[in-house]
Amino acid sequence: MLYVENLCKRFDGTFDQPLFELVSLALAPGETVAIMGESGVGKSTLLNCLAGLEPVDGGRIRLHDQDLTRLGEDAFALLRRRAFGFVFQAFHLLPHLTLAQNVAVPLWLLDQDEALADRRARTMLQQVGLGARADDWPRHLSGGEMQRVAIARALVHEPAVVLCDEPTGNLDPERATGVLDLLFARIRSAGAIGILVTHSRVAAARADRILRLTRHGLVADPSADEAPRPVAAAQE
Ligand SMILES: Nc1ncnc2c1ncn2[C@@H]1O[C@H](COP(=O)(O)OP(=O)(O)OP(=O)(O)O)[C@@H](O)[C@H]1O
Repeated sequence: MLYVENLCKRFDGTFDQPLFELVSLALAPGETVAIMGESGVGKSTLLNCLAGLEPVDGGRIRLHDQDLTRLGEDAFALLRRRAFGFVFQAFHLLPHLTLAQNVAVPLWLLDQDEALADRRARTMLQQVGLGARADDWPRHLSGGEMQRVAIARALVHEPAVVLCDEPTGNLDPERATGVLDLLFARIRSAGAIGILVTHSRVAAARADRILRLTRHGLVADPSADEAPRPVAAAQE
């Protein structure tokens, strides 16, 4: 389980006014949540806080009974490599590595045997429909294909939590739909916890729950039952 309890974040120069406070959330393995909210409310910052990339100013984050907010920077960095996967709007593939090597990077960082890492990376690429391209280069891929590789990379080390920040923001609606289906299918079949930050109602509707981040916490999204708009129109 991932428990987030009364998380509070301030940045210097904000006159002690928190960016957000009282952010609480509980997620079981295999569960997914979409977090929406106004631009600048702190959605990306919240993901960074959950992954230990930003310090928090109050509250707790517990993952499998471990209090992450008590971990030092080095210990959190180790845990991040093991327990977190990331999918960003910009795909962040390394251009000088093949697709299989890109997907294997999280395993290399965990000191996994190179041959085993290669096998696991190729299996993951098959699962995202790019098995035949394993030895190809990122520059030969479309945006949607690059994001498929990023999804494979995010899941290859079987993380407990997958954090996704506007993963289809750079894709046209048709590609976005395929990538979203794949992302949620892979997160669920891996039994991972998925947290998606997005402005797209179509993307958010794929998650089990939609929450809205406000300055005073996460609230149920009042318009969650509305018919979704097309991806392109829903994105800012
Ligand atoms: N390191 C930092 N120092 C000071 N302020 C910061 C820092 N990082 C982010 N901010 C501010 O915190 C606020 C929240 O930013 P964040 O990117 O988390 O918002 P968001 O909800 O994800 O926005 P968007 O939907 O536009 O992507 C913004 O006003 C931003 O300028």
